[in-house]
Amino acid sequence: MEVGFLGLGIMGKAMSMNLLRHGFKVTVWNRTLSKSHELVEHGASVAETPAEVVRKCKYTIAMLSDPSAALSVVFGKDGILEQICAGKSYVDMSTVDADTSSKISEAIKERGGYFLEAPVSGSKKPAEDGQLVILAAGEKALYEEVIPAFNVMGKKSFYLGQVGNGAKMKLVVNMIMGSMMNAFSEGLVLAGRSGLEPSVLLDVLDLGGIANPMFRLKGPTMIQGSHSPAFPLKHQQKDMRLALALGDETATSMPVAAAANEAFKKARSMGLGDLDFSAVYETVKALEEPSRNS
Ligand SMILES: NC(=O)C1=CN([C@@H]2O[C@H](COP(=O)(O)OP(=O)(O)OC[C@H]3O[C@@H](n4cnc5c(N)ncnc54)[C@H](OP(=O)(O)O)[C@@H]3O)[C@@H](O)[C@H]2O)C=CC1
Ligand SMILES: O=CCCC(=O)O
Repeated sequence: MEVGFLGLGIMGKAMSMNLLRHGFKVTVWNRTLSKSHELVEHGASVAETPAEVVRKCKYTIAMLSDPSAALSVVFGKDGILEQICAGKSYVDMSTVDADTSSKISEAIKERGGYFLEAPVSGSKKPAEDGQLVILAAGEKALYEEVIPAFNVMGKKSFYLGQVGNGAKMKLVVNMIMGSMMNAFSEGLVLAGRSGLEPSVLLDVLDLGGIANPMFRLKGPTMIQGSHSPAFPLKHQQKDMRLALALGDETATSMPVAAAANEAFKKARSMGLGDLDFSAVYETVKALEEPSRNS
């Protein structure tokens, strides 16, 4: 199977590498050309524009940072729309909101093409290991056609119905994850300031009912103050923002998520946006330690 791949960031690079490793013929494009070099060493071809990828490949996959990037690659100069036509398909795996996905879907369908949104749960390591959870929605026939590629990139794929449902599911999941990360950060700081050993807190958490892979994976590096980016904090804040907008649309009160969003915004204002989203811990640590008498 020949596929195009747009966006070779942390996730796109790992996902396209997996496709290559499993015998797919892959043509890549990235705004910053240098990020394609390693893929080329592993057998990928490079295209100069998104339109060229679509011209060459029946199936094009994208993994881009945010709604504005997703829209510009479709609607911009040399974008997807210039070549999409009957018989061509576009699968956007970026995390965006339902409106962005619907705009893209409509434009592609108008030109006779097929569209699937397919955001993913799971981060850098699951992407490298082909263990993502894929949340697809849109053209069912296309979903079935691209299952071989999903099976290489992920451990489980869900088909969620109409376009928008994949985006919404992804935003709900990441809203929960971002809120959890804030509660976890506050707990680690609270433990330390109460004279407890944060590493012992990790052991206690891991044996109880709220044990989870995120605490297990991130806890030890957070305590060390190391936040090498697997999931960049700026993207987590984008997801909180989009999830809160979904809450506005559906009149869902989300005070916990709103507070978490504020913490991620603060972290961005401190210049931590390119670090892992666990760096929100630094914003909690940075708040002045209360005096002993207060
Ligand atoms: N990292 C993670 O753990 C996960 C991320 N996601 C989601 O996947 C998507 C990608 O994330 P990730 O790989 O971490 O992000 P990165 O920041 O590492 O990569 C972002 C990609 O988008 C490209 N891009 C950004 N702006 C534009 C633009 N205006 N036009 C064209 N290309 C653009 C970048 O190109 P360039 O190299 O030129 O900057 C790069 O290829 C995001 O939507 C994120 O929320 C989903 C699950 C997990
Ligand atoms: O969108 C990013 C999700 C990261 C994860 O699921 O660990």
